[in-house]
Amino acid sequence: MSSPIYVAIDTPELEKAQALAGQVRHHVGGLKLGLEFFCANGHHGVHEMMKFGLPIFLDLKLHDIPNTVAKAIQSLHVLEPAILTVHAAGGRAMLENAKAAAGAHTKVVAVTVLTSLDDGDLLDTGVGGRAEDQVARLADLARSAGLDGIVCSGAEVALVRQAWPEGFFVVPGVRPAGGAMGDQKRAVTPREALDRGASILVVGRPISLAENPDTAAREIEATL
Ligand SMILES: O=c1ccn([C@@H]2O[C@H](COP(=O)(O)O)[C@@H](O)[C@H]2O)c(=O)[nH]1
Repeated sequence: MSSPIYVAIDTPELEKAQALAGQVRHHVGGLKLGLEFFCANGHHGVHEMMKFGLPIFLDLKLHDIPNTVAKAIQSLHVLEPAILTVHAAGGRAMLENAKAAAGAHTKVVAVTVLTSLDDGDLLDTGVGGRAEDQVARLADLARSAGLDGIVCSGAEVALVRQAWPEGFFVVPGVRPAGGAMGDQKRAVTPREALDRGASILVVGRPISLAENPDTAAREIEATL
């Protein structure tokens, strides 16, 4: 069975991205490419990363009017990503259009509440209450709009998995016990996230900033 770990390749430099993927390729289940990489390297960069033979997760977090998001997703068809993200806050029509525009082999998942936000940050954006309530609301919306799943933190995944047993749950912002949080605010350990119902885990800096990324990936994998 392939590893549930998708390594976040967060660099604008293609050579660094290739070096990291080359180091960890045998201990991860896929490569997650985000805005930093895509803005710098575009389709060419994704094609280069596809050569590693691992599933590609395009974490572009699209959020715009329904027509624009649908057209953007059609422009990504040639890349055939295994997973693609949009923001659930874009609303029902945007989510429905996103799913309809994606290729048959692409899972479209909706980001609910970024793992870098806590209840206070949410309040600053006009959303009162707890992050987990907002995650549950947006998970319901994503499900009823026909998406494949959501992105949420390990703190909420058990709750949403209960309501959506067949959903695909992406959990980023995981940290090995005692690991540096950085800008993440709702982090749990990789093991906790899996036990609570994560389908895949996104791990960035705990691997990419390690002295030996391959060893770091192996050590995390050994805890699962
Ligand atoms: O809510 C979210 C959605 C996406 N991410 C992305 O995951 C990785 C996490 O990187 P770390 O270095 O392990 O913190 C990064 O690419 C984010 O863009 C997220 O963290 N939270």
